[in-house]
Amino acid sequence: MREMGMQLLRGISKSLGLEECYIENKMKLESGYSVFGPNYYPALSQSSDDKNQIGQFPHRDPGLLVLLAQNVGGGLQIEHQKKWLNADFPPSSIFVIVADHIEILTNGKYKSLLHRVALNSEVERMSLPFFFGPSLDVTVKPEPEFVDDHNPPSYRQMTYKAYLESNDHHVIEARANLNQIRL
Ligand SMILES: O=C(O)CCC(=O)C(=O)O
Ligand SMILES: [Fe+2]
Repeated sequence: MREMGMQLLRGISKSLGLEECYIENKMKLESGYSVFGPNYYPALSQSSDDKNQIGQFPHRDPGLLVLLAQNVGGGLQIEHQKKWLNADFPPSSIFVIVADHIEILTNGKYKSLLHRVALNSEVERMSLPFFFGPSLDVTVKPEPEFVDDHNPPSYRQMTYKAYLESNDHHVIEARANLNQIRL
């Protein structure tokens, strides 16, 4: 998973006209903080009669990329042009989500993907996201390559650790909110 994330970040660096190792160097990925955060969603028929049940409310994920595997297809929805689209990817594949810290470091050039999970399946579903993030001590901010007179910084700087801890109970978790640091 780590190697896949690293290759994708090299591609993203190149797509921005930067050297291949740009993101991995800035984010100190040799000591990057990455975690698996497994999810279990019951089948609709087992839970209640409500046909619009939510597995996860709309959110964005912290970190650079999330590499998502699942045991059955159906459930993940992504926002595109103000509409919710089903992300129907087969269990044999990995779905890649661009996360908050790519948006912060590129000053909004890449956008963190808004997504949610619906319980729309007849069968239970498990998903396994791999949250691929910077080193905890890295201060992530819009980098100079993405800031100029027409594009002032859109986000406050913060260490990745502080970002993950910015919740009610001040412990590291993957539920931080990009809106808290928008300028
Ligand atoms: O279960 C899914 O398809 C997505 C999970 C997710 O968005 C998350 O755990 O942050
Ligand atoms: Fe997520």
